[in-house]
Amino acid sequence: MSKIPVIEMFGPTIQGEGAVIGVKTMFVRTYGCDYRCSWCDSAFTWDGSAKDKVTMMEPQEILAGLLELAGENFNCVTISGGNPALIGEAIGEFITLLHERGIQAAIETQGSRWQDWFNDVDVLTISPKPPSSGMKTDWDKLHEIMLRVGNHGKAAHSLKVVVFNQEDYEYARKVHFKYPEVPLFLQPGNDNVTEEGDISGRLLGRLEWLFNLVIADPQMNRARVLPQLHALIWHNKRGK
Ligand SMILES: C[S@@+](CC[C@H](N)C(=O)[O-])C[C@H]1O[C@@H](n2cnc3c(N)ncnc32)[C@H](O)[C@@H]1O
Ligand SMILES: Nc1nc2[nH]cc(C(=O)O)c2c(=O)[nH]1
Ligand code: SF4
Ligand SMILES: [Mg+2]
Repeated sequence: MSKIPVIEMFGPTIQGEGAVIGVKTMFVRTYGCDYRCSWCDSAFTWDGSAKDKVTMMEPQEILAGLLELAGENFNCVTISGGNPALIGEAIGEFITLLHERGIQAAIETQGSRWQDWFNDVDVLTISPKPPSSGMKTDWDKLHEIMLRVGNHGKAAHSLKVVVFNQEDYEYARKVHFKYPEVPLFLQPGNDNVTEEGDISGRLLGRLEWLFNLVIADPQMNRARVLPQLHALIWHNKRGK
C-alpha cells in the first residue's frame, strides 16, 4: 500500500479561498513542493524546517486521523501542500475512501504536474504562479492540465491567481485570456506571512487595491476577487 507524506492535518475549519470559500472543511497538507515561491505562506512544507514532523501515512490512517479530530463534523476534505500533485496513486485511493463515505475531496495545486486522480476530485483549484513568486510557469504543462480536466474530469475546476503587484495582475489577465471559460479567482497576496497579531487591516488594504484594478478593467468582467478569509479572521496562525 502506497503512502502519503503528511505534514499536518487540521480542522474542521472554513475554506478561506477560491471557489468554495466559506465551506466547512478538514485540511490534509502534504510535504514537498516542486516550487519555491518567494512569498509561500506554507514554506514549512518544503524548506526543511519541519522535516521531522512528516509522517508517511496510508490513506486509511489519514481518514482515521480526520475522524479522530472531527468525528462526523465534516463532509469535505481539502488536500493542500506543498504540491499534492507530486503524489501518485495513494491520493487516488484516499479520494476513493472519502467518496465511499460521501465526503467531498478538494485539491489545491499550482498546475505544474498532472495526476490521473485529478479526474476524481470534486473541487480542483489550479493556482499558477505570477512573476512575484520567482517561479516560471510552464505554459505547455498548464495547458495539458487544463485540457485534461476540461475534457474528462468531473471536477469543478477553477483558476486562482495570487496578485501582489501590477505585473502579477497582467499575468492574471493572461491566464484569463487563455482560459476565459474557467472561473477565475483573484486573491491579494499576503506580503508578511510571519507577522504576529492582527493583519486584517493590511490585507483589506490589499483587497481594496485589487478590487480597484478589476473595477477599472473591462477584460476582467467575470473575474471574482476574494480575500484569504481565514487570514482576516485568524491572521497568520497555522492550522486554521
Ligand atoms: C500554500 S499553497 C499549496 C498548494 C499549491 N502548492 C499551490 O500553490 O497552489 C495554497 C494556496 O496559498 C496561496 N498562497 C501561498 N502563499 C500566499 C501568500 N503569501 N499570499 C496569498 N496567497 C498565498 C497559493 O497561491 C495557493 O493558492
Ligand atoms: N482556512 C484555510 N483555507 C485555505 N484555503 C487554501 C489553503 C491552503 O493553504 O491551501 C487554506 C488554509 O490553509 N486555510
Ligand atoms: S507552489 Fe504552493 S506550496 Fe509550493 S512554494 Fe508556491 S505557494 Fe508554496
Ligand atoms: Mg494556506
